[in-house]
Amino acid sequence: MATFIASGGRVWRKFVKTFPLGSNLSLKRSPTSALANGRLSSTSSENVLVSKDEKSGIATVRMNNPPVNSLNTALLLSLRSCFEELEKDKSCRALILTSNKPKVFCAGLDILELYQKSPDYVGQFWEKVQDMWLSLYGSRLVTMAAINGHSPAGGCLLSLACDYRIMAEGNFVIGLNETQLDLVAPFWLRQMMVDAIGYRQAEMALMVGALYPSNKALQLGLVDKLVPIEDVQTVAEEEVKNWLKIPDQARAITKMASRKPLLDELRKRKQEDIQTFRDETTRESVQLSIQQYLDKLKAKK
Ligand SMILES: CCCCC/C=C/C(=O)SCCNC(=O)CCNC(=O)[C@H](O)C(C)(C)COP(=O)(O)OP(=O)(O)OC[C@H]1O[C@@H](n2cnc3c(N)ncnc32)[C@H](O)[C@@H]1OP(=O)(O)O
Repeated sequence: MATFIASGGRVWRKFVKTFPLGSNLSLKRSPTSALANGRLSSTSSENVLVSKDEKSGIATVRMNNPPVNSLNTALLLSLRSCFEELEKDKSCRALILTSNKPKVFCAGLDILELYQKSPDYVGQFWEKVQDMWLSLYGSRLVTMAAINGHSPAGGCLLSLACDYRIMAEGNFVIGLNETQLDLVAPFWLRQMMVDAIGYRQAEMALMVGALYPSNKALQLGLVDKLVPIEDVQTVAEEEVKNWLKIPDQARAITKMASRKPLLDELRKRKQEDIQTFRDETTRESVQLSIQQYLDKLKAKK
């Protein structure tokens, strides 16, 4: 496996052992960032690009699933595997989650994974969503969402699972619009929304499936900071460095103390949650709503 070491703008390739990210591994030079001033190791699967600054222990995970980073089975598996590998890597202290394609952070679940599929398929798909969430929400690392574009539904889920959210200013939206597709957000997703913006605002937002422009999202507390899109990554790196001034152990134990109840609740009710999702999503009326939503997306052009 190769590592890229960047120094003074030059990049050398050398072969060392790094973590595997699934079988479909291809290596690409990592995008330039402030981290390139340190020792930068980089590896990637096709749909997730990972680079890690060895000096600071900060990893950047870039979703790379064109055209809109929709969360299909392959991306969910790669993200989970990547989060788990970084979790195991003792030298890793923080993770920045972003999109390799600015303007869309993540378009949410891949709607095609929910359309005209068997109940078993849908149930297995939902378990992959649950497992990916468990690994990110329950991470010991500092997790920072660098939201460099739209972040509806599952994109908002990813962002909420992180410790801090930095979003691009401008005409980008974030929120939980599930009801617009005739879908019902599960208890653990609803709870993260309540924890971020408070009960009343979350209740309203969830009922009407609201998508907020980034300035309204900041006002509600759905995101923590707004910056120009070209600065999202740099500001995320600066913010992470501030968080890393706090001793890891105390920070991680405190984080786990507040997240354990929700993590445990999902672990306990995993099968029930899968069954609810499977039964709801495969209902005929919901399938019709999904079809209409897909048609609307296509008709946009
Ligand atoms: C039951 C509880 C579940 C709770 C958890 C979460 C649920 C979900 O996540 S459901 C998914 C909800 N997602 C959305 O509503 C977003 C839909 N997409 C958009 O609004 C836009 O695509 C955009 C704002 C994210 C980006 O806009 P733009 O850059 O203009 O790109 P296009 O709309 O032209 O899309 C390009 C291409 O991608 C297809 N597509 C978009 N989103 C999805 C998706 N989520 N799943 C599958 N496919 C998607 C879109 O149809 C276009 O396809 P083509 O026409 O074939 O090019």
